[in-house]
Amino acid sequence: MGSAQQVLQTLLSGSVPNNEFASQPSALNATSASAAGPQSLLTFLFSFSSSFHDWIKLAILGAILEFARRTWAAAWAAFLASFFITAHFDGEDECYDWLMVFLSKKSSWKKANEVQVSTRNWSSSNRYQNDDQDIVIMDDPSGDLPMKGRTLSFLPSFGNTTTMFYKGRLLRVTRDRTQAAVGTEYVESLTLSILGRDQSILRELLLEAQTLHKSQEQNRVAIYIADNFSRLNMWRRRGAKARRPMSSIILDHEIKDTILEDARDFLRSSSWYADRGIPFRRGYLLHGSPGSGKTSLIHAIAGALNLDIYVVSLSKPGINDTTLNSLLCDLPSRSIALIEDIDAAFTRSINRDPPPMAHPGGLEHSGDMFRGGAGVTLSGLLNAIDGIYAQEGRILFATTNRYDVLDPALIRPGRLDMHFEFQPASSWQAREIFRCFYPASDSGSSEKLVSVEERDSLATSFSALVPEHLLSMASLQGYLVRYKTQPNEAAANIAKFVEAEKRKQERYPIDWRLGKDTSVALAAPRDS
Ligand SMILES: Nc1ncnc2c1ncn2[C@@H]1O[C@H](COP(=O)(O)OP(=O)(O)OP(=O)(O)O)[C@@H](O)[C@H]1O
Repeated sequence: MGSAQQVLQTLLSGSVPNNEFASQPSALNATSASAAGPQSLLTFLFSFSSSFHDWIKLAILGAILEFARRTWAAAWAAFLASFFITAHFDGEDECYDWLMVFLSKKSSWKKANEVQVSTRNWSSSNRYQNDDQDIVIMDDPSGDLPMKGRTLSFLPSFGNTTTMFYKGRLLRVTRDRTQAAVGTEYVESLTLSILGRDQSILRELLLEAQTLHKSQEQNRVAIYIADNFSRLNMWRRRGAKARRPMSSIILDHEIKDTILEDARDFLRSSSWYADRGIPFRRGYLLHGSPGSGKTSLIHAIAGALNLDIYVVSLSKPGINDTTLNSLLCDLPSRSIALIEDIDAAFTRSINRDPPPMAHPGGLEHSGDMFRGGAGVTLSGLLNAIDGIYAQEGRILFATTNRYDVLDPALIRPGRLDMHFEFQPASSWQAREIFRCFYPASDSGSSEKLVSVEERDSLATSFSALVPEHLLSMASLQGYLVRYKTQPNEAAANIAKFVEAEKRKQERYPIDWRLGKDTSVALAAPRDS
């Protein structure tokens, strides 16, 4: 010990034993020091040979132990692997969600020493944000921890391996979480090892998990959004919405039935398209006034056709030609792709029309149109929609409030085959939304507010006071929500509401045919 201290002191003081060199010129010093250095170090080492040998022995012993540990771990893993079928599941993959639902139903967690307790609903709501509206209560395995509106799920905790049984087979479950390469999010993964050599047991388990997940997803439409941040260019499930009945969309039957039937027919016609060499894709453009039911109709159609919706916003930072293309290529074949506000892509680069430089303040005013931000070009968007790699079998919906600014190449048949205009509420729509809000006492509804005759006569007087195509359906809905249980008051006060809305529109003129602000002509109006 004493000798080790000596060595340390000598090294720290930086002195070289031979002090004679100190008085020599510096060049000589350097040469001599370099020659003397290794020699003096060896002298030191051998002068304390017994402790040096001890250190060497310790180091070798440590290395042997570490080697033995690793070899044992590898051998054990290989041994286990030879008896188990092991499957890995990526947290971003859909089947991860199936398995989490499946595992949350297992009673084994009651006995586990370490579990993750979660109020998150794995079956239908999104994983990163709870949405009360979408919650389907899951079984509480403990049976004694009721939560207000939610129940607790017991799940595998991160970094642990839990053993349980599946159909009499030993099942080892390991759940892990690692920091994503990009961003600050964590990437989850699950590893299942089942005792046995036959893969059919794994398939059975997956099928059971999928069926369970599906049973909880019934009557729901799954929504995926483009996630170009955490793991590049992928669709991320954001949740599932209850299906919206088509009858709840109050629209001209010509619009809603035409789209629904056309889409249904399209899904049945893959061989027809193949025989004629036509790309098996269909696109619909819904344009017109804000709050007129474009998005709601798409949700209702997705529910009616049992399709999921994949939403991409072209104005989202990080979306460019490449990301858009790979996202649209990565769509499942029977799905709805929704490009909301497709006009948002009209940056300077994408619009063929020159920006309205001459207009005083024009560029400023229409800044969201011409200022950069979205990295999608027109050719990139056209390619993504119907390029050589574009996904077949998908239905594309695009919505916009600014039909007039869309490039003709974008909206030509083959890309967006059918165009539908949505207008502010007609009197007929006003009447129908009133009838929807107040189910009559003899309609079988539990809310017994008014009789059919009363309700219908109130609806007629209500709609008579709503001018044609002045108010949006969204604003009428907002008004009626204020009188949820008061149909008489709703009918009595509508005139005041209409007047207030008229005044608002006079003060802030909005013409959705031309854009948000009528003082700026964004492009030459197209005949619609
Ligand atoms: N035709 C309609 N029938 C029933 N409800 C409607 C209708 N139009 C709008 N609504 C209601 O108004 C709200 C907004 O509708 P939605 O988001 O579908 O409008 P939008 O046309 O997509 O609007 P935006 O162009 O601003 O995105 C929803 O809550 C919806 O229930």
